[in-house]
Amino acid sequence: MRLGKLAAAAGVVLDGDPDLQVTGFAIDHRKVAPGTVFGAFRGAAFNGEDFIPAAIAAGAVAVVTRPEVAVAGAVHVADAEPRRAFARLAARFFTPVPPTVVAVTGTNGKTSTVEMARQLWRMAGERAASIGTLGVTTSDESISTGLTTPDIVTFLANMSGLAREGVTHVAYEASSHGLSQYRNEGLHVSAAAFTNFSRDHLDYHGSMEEYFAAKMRLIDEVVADSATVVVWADAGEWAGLAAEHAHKRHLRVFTVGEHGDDIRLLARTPTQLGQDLTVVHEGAQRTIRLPLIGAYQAANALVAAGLVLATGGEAGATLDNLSRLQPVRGRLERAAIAPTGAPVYVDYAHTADALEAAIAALRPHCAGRLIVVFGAGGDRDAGKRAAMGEVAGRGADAVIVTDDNPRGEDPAAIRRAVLAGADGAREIGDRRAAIGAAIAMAGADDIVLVAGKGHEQGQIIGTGENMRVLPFDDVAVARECAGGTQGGAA
Ligand SMILES: CC(=O)N[C@H]1[C@@H](OP(=O)(O)OP(=O)(O)OC[C@H]2O[C@@H](n3ccc(=O)[nH]c3=O)[C@H](O)[C@@H]2O)O[C@H](CO)[C@@H](O)[C@@H]1O[C@H](C)C(=O)N[C@@H](C)C(=O)N[C@H](CCC(=O)O)C(=O)O
Ligand SMILES: Nc1ncnc2c1ncn2[C@@H]1O[C@H](COP(=O)(O)OP(=O)(O)OP(=O)(O)O)[C@@H](O)[C@H]1O
Ligand SMILES: N[C@H](CCC[C@H](N)C(=O)O)C(=O)O
Ligand SMILES: [Mg+2]
Repeated sequence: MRLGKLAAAAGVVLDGDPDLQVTGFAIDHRKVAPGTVFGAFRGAAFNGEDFIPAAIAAGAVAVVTRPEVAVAGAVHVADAEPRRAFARLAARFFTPVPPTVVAVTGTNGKTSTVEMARQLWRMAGERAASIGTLGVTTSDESISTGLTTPDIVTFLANMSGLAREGVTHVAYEASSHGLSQYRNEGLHVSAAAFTNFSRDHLDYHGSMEEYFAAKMRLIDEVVADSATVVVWADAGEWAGLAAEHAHKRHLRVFTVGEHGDDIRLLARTPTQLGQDLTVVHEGAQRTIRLPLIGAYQAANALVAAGLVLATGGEAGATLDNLSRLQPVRGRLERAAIAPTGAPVYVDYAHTADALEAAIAALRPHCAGRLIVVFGAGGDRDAGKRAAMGEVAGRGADAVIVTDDNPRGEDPAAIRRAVLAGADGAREIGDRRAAIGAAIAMAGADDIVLVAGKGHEQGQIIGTGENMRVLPFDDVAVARECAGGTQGGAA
């Protein structure tokens, strides 16, 4: 493909040879081959601009970078927002793309919602995929990417790879990091969803305002002019603010929840293995037998249905299909049954809000004590730690604070910060021992919740060159500690 054609289609100003042949895109100089367009960006750990000469030596034909940066020996595509310009150019290169693409943002519930949208599309007979923390999930395989939002080149290459395999519908997770680094841009996004907003990632974003603004880029800039924005209307003031962002662009707003206009949740009744939801859509009332427990899973399922309806799904079938949703890996997953009969649940709650939601989800199913095991990640927002301790202390009957990816920090110091909020909690640093202790103390009527790692497969210890990932899987460890009894689907 010729550079001039890509630039014209992307609306990017080109001051250089338009006839240059482009063979690929890279943001890491080590991935540059002859004919590559190199994106040189300033990052958190490195300045990509330092690698421009090396990229050109490796064959880069053009470099997308800030106007004031020197580029010798290749076309300089100059833009004050080089990550965005690069995304736009690359999006013209990685074609075809699936015709229906939707994105989900919010502090919690992104992974669950994209996965549920994928399942609903699939039940409707579409070739569908989801992209997010669990990797790229198609009907028959799941490939892990390691990050919620892969880098922009991987993201676009994945999208076009899926389209070539015949996938027509994709739901992707738009994390705040991904949005602020333009890691998922350039596609025609037909609908977006906003799930909720609470404290997380302030180590990166600095303040709640900046964190929210990063999320709002999805609505302000990423979605198409014709897009619908699905808003979980029960997310307090943040829901109203998200809707305002959509109104500013004259986008259609589709609200879901007890305060929702498009899918109104009238009642939610927990049943033994799930819950009954009474909803009203377009004047018709219906009851959905959702096979998943917890208010938060109901919220995610209804938002997912909203995305499917917003992109042309048939209402009756879509709402009926909610009763056939499969559990999402590591989200209130029933991992094991303790020898006494107490179920052990694994959940990915790693914010105070999420921990509160996970505890609330299990409470109606618990006749005895709710025992919670959790920790907090190192080199991540430290301000959420005491708040997580507080929520657990208040909501659970017994709390064990343990380690969860200490990374470059002292694990004991992280535990102390969590324990500061949790009166009477026990401290067991070793995660396996902590899970074992919780299971050993669980009586027949009790429930054990192991929170924070969900689907994760390792414990991350150390940082930089000293980083090691020790294999660790909460579900597998819970099963081992419980004596190998499986929990089955929740
Ligand atoms: C802080 C952060 O988000 N960093 C991400 C970001 O890195 P960066 O742009 O700051 O990159 P950098 O490492 O400083 O390097 C700058 C530039 O120089 C280039 N470079 C660098 C070294 C070199 O030898 N050659 C070279 O060309 C790099 O490719 C890059 O373009 O972009 C990279 C790829 O696009 C990511 O891999 C990297 O994620 C790091 C590993 C990370 O841990 N990110 C976490 C915090 C994250 O993003 N998490 C969210 C989930 C949050 C949630 O859902 O709760 C996610 O979306 O995954
Ligand atoms: N709608 C919701 N409201 C409150 N808490 C939720 C909601 N959905 C999920 N959670 C909690 O957040 C955890 C993570 O859910 P999920 O993986 O779907 O979110 P995410 O937004 O993708 O998270 P991440 O930012 O880490 O990628 C769940 O295990 C649960 O504890
Ligand atoms: N996507 C989240 C995952 C956190 C999960 C938890 N296990 C931790 O390591 O803090 C993050 O990067 O903050
Ligand atoms: Mg996620």
